[in-house]
Amino acid sequence: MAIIEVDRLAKSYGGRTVLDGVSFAVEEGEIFGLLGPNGAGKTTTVECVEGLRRPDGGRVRVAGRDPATDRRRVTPILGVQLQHSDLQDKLTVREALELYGAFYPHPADRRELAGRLGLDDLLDRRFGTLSGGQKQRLFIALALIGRPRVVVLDELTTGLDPNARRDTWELIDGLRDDGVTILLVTHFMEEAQRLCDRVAVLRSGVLAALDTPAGLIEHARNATVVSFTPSRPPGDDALAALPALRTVRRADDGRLVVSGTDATVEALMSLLARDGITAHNLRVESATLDDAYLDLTRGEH
Ligand SMILES: Nc1ncnc2c1ncn2[C@@H]1O[C@H](COP(=O)(O)OP(=O)(O)OP(=O)(O)O)[C@@H](O)[C@H]1O
Repeated sequence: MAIIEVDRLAKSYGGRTVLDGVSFAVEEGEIFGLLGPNGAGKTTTVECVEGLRRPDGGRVRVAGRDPATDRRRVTPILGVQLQHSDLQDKLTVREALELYGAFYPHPADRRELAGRLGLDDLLDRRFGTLSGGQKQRLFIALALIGRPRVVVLDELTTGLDPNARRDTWELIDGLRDDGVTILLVTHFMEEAQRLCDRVAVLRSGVLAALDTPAGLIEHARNATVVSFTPSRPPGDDALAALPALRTVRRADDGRLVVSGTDATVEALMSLLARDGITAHNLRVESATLDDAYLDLTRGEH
């Protein structure tokens, strides 16, 4: 069942359209990524899901409720980590967890949550003295304190060092195991590829693509590129007949560069074996979500 429904969402600021008919549905238990260049409308979309902004057109539902008009019902099930959050400098980490926990009828165990986010040594530290990464981890903890069914994480790991980023990914994996639905805004393709079941790519306020990471990669212009120096050249006709072939290029140094999909590479290997051709210095490169994303958003910032 879809727990988040976004249907033909439209939003303008001062007459300038920033969302123009965006539709997607997030299934319960799914990790759904929202990608796109700066200014594409990601934050505006999640703010509409959170009920912080009212759409100018279209419909948003969280667990069947309108988050803008039915906040009383939506707030208890929705955890939110805002992109630009702030707390009073004098508040300690412990006080922040207690304060936010008090908003919910059945808050998470504060100690356990602090432990999971590496905050246990920081409980008595004041917010104003925390580093950027420590603040970020606290905001993630605050998003989770109410044991939400749905969590919206806007730029989850921006500002975290590589170790903290990996720890956070493990935390998200743990939430997935608990059946929590996650809407994740990110600029990190590795993060999206690692965590998301499906991703939507926004471009200038419209949906440019919606698929699994593997599905998007499959559609990258050069999904798989194989290059090698053949012991003798394979026939042009046989190469042209390879399934899902995209390009064939003979480099100046004699290397043959073939791009297509995994099926192209498998057929090429069979062709070489059949014709007794040896592939020297064979290299196979698979496209990443980064490649697919760049294809989809090329020309944008
Ligand atoms: N309150 C506002 N008033 C006017 N324009 C706004 C407002 N909030 C956002 N915008 C504009 O709407 C567009 C979409 O912004 P939004 O923050 O949703 O994009 P984004 O995809 O989240 O970008 P980023 O990756 O930079 O966070 C941008 O051009 C932005 O300048």
